[in-house]
Formats: sequence, C-alpha cells, structure tokens
Amino acid sequence: MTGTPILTAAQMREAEQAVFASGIPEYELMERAGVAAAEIIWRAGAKRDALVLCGPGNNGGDGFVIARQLRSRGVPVRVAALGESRTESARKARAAWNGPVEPFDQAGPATQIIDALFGTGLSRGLDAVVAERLCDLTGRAAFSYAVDLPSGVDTDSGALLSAVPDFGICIALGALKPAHVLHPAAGLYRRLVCADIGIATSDTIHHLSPPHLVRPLASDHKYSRGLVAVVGGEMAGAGRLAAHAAARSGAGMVRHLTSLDGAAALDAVITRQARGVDEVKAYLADRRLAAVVVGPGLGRGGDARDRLAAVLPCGHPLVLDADALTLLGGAGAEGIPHGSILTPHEGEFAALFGDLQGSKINRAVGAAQRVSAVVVLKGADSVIAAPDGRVAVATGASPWLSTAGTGDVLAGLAAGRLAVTGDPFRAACEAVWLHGEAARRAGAAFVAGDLIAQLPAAIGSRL
Ligand SMILES: NC(=O)C1=CN([C@@H]2O[C@H](COP(=O)(O)OP(=O)(O)OC[C@H]3O[C@@H](n4cnc5c(N)ncnc54)[C@H](O)[C@@H]3O)[C@@H](O)[C@H]2O)[C@H](O)CC1
Ligand SMILES: [K+]
Repeated sequence: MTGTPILTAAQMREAEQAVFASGIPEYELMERAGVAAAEIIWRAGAKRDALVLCGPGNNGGDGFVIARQLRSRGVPVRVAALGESRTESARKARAAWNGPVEPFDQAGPATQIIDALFGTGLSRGLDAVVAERLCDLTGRAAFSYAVDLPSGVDTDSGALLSAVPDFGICIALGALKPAHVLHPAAGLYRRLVCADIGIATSDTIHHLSPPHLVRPLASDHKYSRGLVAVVGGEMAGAGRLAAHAAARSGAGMVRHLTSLDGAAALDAVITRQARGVDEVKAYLADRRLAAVVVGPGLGRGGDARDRLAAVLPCGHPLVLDADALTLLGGAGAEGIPHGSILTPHEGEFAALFGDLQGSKINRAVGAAQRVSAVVVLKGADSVIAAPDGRVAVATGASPWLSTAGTGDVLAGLAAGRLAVTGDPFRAACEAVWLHGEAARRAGAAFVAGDLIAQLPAAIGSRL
C-alpha cells in the first residue's frame, strides 16, 4: 500500500518550503528537477532533436535546465518561451541556458517536444491559441514529455482546464500529484515516472502498490483462515460471484446465503438456503464469522431491507456493496457500522454522499470520515480512503473490467481479505490491487468468472 506519495499543489509548496527552510535554495531544487528530467528524456529519446517549451514560472525554469542538460549531451535542442520568466529561479535558469530563445507562437516542429509551460502553478485554462499550438506540436512529434504535469490539467482534481494533448512520458517532480492518478488527466500519458528531487513527503496519500501477502500457517484451519458469509437475496448470480471470489481470496471458508430455491444444489460447498430473515440471523450468530458481505444479489424489495437490517447490527466486520448501498442511500448512512468497507461506484456514492464536493480523493476521504468506514470509490481510477485520512489511489485498471459482475467479484474479494487481515484499509487495498492484477492476467474480453479464476495466481504472485 505504501506506494509513491501523492501531494496536492499546496502540500507540494509546503514540502518545498521545508526544503528551503533547511537551507537548500529554490534554484538548487530546480537544478535537481531539470537534471532528473533530462536523464529520463535522454534515456528515452537519445540524440533526437528536441524543442523545449518554457512557460513563465518555475515549470518553465525546469525547462531551461533540461535544455541545458540535453545540449551538454550533444542533443540538438531548441527552446521556445511563452513570454518572460517571472520568477528569480526561472530567470537564473534562462540565463544559464545562455542560448537562443524562440517566441512560442513561432516555434516550428521537432522530433521531441518537452512541455515545460505550466505545472502546479496553473490557475486557469491555457489561452486557446496556446493550447492549440501545444496540441499541434506534440501531435506532430515522435516523442513527447510533460514536465511535472501536462500543461492545462488541474493539479488537485485531474480535470482538464483547456485542451490538453497526450504525452508519451509524464515526469512527476518530487512526488505524484492527484492529477497523475485521477482521470481524465491520468489518461493523458502512456508512462508515468516520478523523479526524486529530495523532497520529504507526507505519508497519507499514496499510489496503490503491489501488496505483500502471507501464506497460511501449518497450524491454520478453515476457520482460523477466516469464515466469510455472503448475504444474498433473490438474485443468486451476483451473490454467487461474490461468494466464489471470497472463496479464492485466501479466506478459509465461505457461506453464500440465498433465498433462491434450488440454488444450494449449484454449489453445495458454498451455498446455503436462507429463505427468511430468521434463517439469515441464525447464520450470522456464528461467532466464527470473520467477515460478512451484503449487497451483491440482495435485491431492493422489502425482504432485502429486512436482510440488510439483520446484517448491519450483526457485529462482524462488514463489506457493503451494490444493493446494500442503494438501500442505505435512501435510509441514511448513519446505520453503517464503524470499520466497515464500502465499495460504491460513482452512482451509489452520489446516493449516499452526493453533497460532498472536491476531487475524487477529497470526496472519498470526506465520506470515509463521515461514516468512520473505509470507502472504495471505484472507477478507472479507484480511490481507497480511510477515516484517518490515509488514501491509496489505484490506476491502470483494465478497460475490460467494464463488464457485468466485476463489482460483485471485488466485494467478495474485499470480504475475503478482510477475513484474512482483520484490517479494513489494508483489506480494501489488497482487494483492489488483486482485482486489477486478476484482470491483467485475464487479458481481453473476459467475464467475471474468468476474473475469479485468475485470483489464485494473482495472490501467488505477491507471496
Ligand atoms: N517550487 C519549487 O521549488 C520547484 C518547483 N518546480 C517546478 O515549478 C512548478 C511550479 O512552478 P510555479 O511557478 O508555481 O507555476 P508554473 O510554472 O506552473 O506556472 C505558473 C505561472 O504561470 C502563470 N499562469 C498560471 N496559469 C496560467 C495560464 N492559464 N496562462 C498563462 N499564465 C498562467 C502564473 O501566474 C505563474 O506565473 C512545478 O510544477 C515544477 O515544475 C521544480 O520542479 C522543483 C522546484
Ligand atoms: K508542464
């Protein structure tokens, strides 16, 4: 879970100020940034001709340092500037470049385009003519790089403030920012590299990284590895997917409680018929339960409400998904037990927390703090937020996950990891990463069942 840190623009400035307070001048940081970025560009593009586009602020200053570094390696490099450099460090970098500077609006194409126009200081969209020229130059280039951020993205939300082109490599400086992991900005580059420039970063928000999982002990048995109950309803298919995912999550045993007649015959090992709420309550009275997931296949009628009402006070660690979230959206989130895991998509999230504003990260943290539970706000970029402010953001999800049942699989997987770890934030991070890894292994055009089949290999890859 402790992947590359993610800092907002304000947190980045705060971290930079701490470096300056330690006696390292701003220009030293700019030199470090430029040298690190130039090394990445050199490795990717070698001596292909390059055009560095420099903006008026310190992002532009980075650009002048990069140009000087590339020139010293024999790269045929040109610089085009968008007006004068407005900061002392940027002026110093421009003077050190000590070469010709073309006006941005007259700059011709190049094999490599390096975007050092704007970074974390962007306060509004680029002028249309500037944005258009940036898109044209990068569109005609064989290699394109964004210095710190693609110019035109909102640092903290990942929104696009003006037209922004695609880039081959985005070179984050010092730390990731939310725009590096939140869509649509996160979809603008093929490769993301974070250059370490010696900035100490906060330890609350991270890019989700591969988890370290553990094997069962020789002394373990099916109950010590974790018993999971899936409280389904009339739609046995979704509950069955969640149950099979939990069964291949590393947990010791799974019970799928469904009201559907004859479903038990399908999976005798897993499925139990629980027609009425009293039968559900009887199963939930089993103190050996380590996690309960409710939602997949639950339904939204009166019986579903009764089943949900039986689950919420059961005292076992909970995963709330799908119909359970929709039902809670109407009834109010106050009934959610602390320490649960919620796995809403944007629609279910809006039903529960539609009043929350800000970036996807802000909204997920706000929701987690409101209900004192871990919230997994799913999407192409899934945000996992804990009530204490810890956040992990997952990127690179396979687009093939947009198929029926993958949410049921994630819910069952989260319950299984919760049964194994007993830690909601860790379980949610592991489940999201394993879900993504299973999708990568499943390849193309898979269905939810194929995803489940890949879980043992995904887990095995992290032991
Ligand atoms: N601060 C440091 O120690 C380091 C920062 N690094 C780099 O610096 C940028 C952030 O620099 P900053 O000067 O704050 O902002 P920008 O360079 O992004 O540019 C802001 C600059 O442009 C003006 N401006 C804002 N929006 C627009 C617009 N739409 N059109 C025109 N002009 C605009 C604004 O007024 C400012 O003057 C960071 O991303 C890093 O790249 C170093 O990496 C490390 C040291
Ligand atoms: K940039």
